[in-house]
Amino acid sequence: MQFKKVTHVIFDLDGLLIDSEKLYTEAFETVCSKYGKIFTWEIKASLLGFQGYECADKIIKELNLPLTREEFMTECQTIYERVFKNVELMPGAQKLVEHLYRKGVPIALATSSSQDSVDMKMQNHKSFLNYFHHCIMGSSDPDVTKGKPDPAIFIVCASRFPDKPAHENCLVFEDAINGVKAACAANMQVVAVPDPRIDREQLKNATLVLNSLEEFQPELFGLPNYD
Ligand SMILES: O=c1[nH]cc([C@@H]2O[C@H](COP(=O)(O)O)[C@@H](O)[C@H]2O)c(=O)[nH]1
Ligand SMILES: [Mg+2]
Repeated sequence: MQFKKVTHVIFDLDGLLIDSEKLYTEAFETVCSKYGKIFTWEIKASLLGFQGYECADKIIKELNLPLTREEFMTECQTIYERVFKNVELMPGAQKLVEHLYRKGVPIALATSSSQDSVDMKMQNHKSFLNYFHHCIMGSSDPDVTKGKPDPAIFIVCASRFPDKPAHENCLVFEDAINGVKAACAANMQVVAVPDPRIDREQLKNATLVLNSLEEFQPELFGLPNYD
């Protein structure tokens, strides 16, 4: 086998299982343009995987916005409440997650978002959350001391499986450069499914890079294959 066998799987949420990054982009673009600023893809790519307040701080600093962190986040929140009602699952997400669940593979979520943000984004996908043994929400969890690229979120996530798997037995799925770095720092294998605009050079430490979750072959990591 080309890759090491794993027993547990940890999924990122935004941009990986749900198509929410374009909605965050829409909100950030709208707020920035109100102040005559352009929210660029370069800034966006550097934010992927950050917690909400970290995104706010970085955007304010990069674009010199005349707003406090709280003001920026409040303006974004109004837009989120409108746009996140309609967030969709990414192609292949339902099939892969349901497959692993049905085969008894322990799976969990590790998102930088807060509990409120997850509730809002998953309001139309509540049953999808039931597949996961637990969900670590970095912005609401006191044990997650730092956002990705710090490995804290994945280390905490692994430790909350009842059988506490070794890190090398966990496989992470991520869309963000910061998430890939965090998983590597946690000594976990990581499958990257990035936005096609992301520079592949920045993902060179990923175990595997795919264009879509639909391409994933579980047996390559010793997981049960699709029937
Ligand atoms: O309160 C927030 N949560 C999450 C994000 C966004 O969500 C992503 C992190 O979530 P995840 O770890 O699930 O990818 C970030 O890339 C960022 O775009 C955000 O802006 N604000
Ligand atoms: Mg993500």
